[in-house]
Amino acid sequence: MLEIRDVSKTFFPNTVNERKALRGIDLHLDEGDFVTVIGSNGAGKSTVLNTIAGKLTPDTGSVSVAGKDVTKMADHRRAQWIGRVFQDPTAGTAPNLTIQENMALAFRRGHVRGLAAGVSKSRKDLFREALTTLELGLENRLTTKVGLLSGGQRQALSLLMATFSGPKILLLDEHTAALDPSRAELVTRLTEQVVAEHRLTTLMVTHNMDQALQVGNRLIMMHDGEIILELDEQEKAGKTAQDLLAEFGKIKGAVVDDKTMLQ
Ligand SMILES: Nc1ncnc2c1ncn2[C@@H]1O[C@H](COP(=O)(O)OP(=O)(O)OP(=O)(O)O)[C@@H](O)[C@H]1O
Repeated sequence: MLEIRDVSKTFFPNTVNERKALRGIDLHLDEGDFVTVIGSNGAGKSTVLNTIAGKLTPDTGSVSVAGKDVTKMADHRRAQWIGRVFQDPTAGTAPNLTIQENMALAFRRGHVRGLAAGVSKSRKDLFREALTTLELGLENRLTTKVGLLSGGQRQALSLLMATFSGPKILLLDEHTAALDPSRAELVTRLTEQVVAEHRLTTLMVTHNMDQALQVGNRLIMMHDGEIILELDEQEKAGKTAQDLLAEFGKIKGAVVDDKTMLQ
C-alpha cells in the first residue's frame, strides 16, 4: 500500500547549515499496517511524514501509494489518499466555524464540489452518525463553534474528518502529545477504532514508548535520518520501553538509561 524506496532529503545542501534529514529510507507497508514511529529529536520522523504527504519532495528515491508513484505529485493532488492529524489540536479544524461547517469542508475536500454552500439535511444526518461513533456527545452539538471544544474533542474531530476523503493512508504526527493523559488515552482508543474501521494504512509518530508498543502492529525506530530498528507484531509483543532503550543504546553503541534519549 505504501512503498518508500531509498528516500533521502538534505536541507540547505552545501551550506554551513546543511542538515541530512533522511539518509536512504526504505519502508514497505501492507494495507492495514499500523506502524508506530519513535526516535530521538531531529531523527527525521516528521520529514518522513512530510515526504509521504507531499509537503516535501525527496532529493532521491520514490514514494508510491497503492502502486502509484506519487513522488512528484503535489500535496493537494494526493490529499484525497492521505489523511493527516497534527500535534496541535488547533491545526486541523477552524475555530470560528461550527462542527458541521468544519465537517462539510472536510467532506467537500474529498468529493466533487457542489454549489450549495449550506449543510443539507442528509449531510447533517451523515455527520451526526459519524460523530456518534466517537461517543463524546458531539452529535448533539453540530452548531457549536469548534473553538469552544477541548483539545481532545478537537483531535477526535480532526481524526474523523481525516477519514472523510476515503484516504488509504493516515499520518499521525504526535497527535496525542498535547493532551492530558486521559484525553490522550481516549484519542488513542478512537485512533485504533478509526484505523480498524476504515482499514487505514497508518504511521503514527510518538514520543511515548509505551504507546508505541501498545498500539499498532509494527514499530520503527529512527535516528539521524535512518531507520535503525524495525519490529514486527511478534517482536513488538512482550517488549518494554526499557528494552527499546537498551536496543537504541546497543545500536548506537551507548548506554542509555534515560527515556529522554529517545525524546
Ligand atoms: N523545513 C526544514 N528546513 C530545514 N531543516 C529542517 C526542516 N525540517 C526539518 N529540518 C531538519 O531536519 C532534521 C529532521 O527533522 P524532523 O522534524 O524530521 O525530526 P523529528 O524526528 O520529527 O524530530 P522531533 O521529534 O524533534 O520533532 C532536523 O535536523 C531538522 O532541524
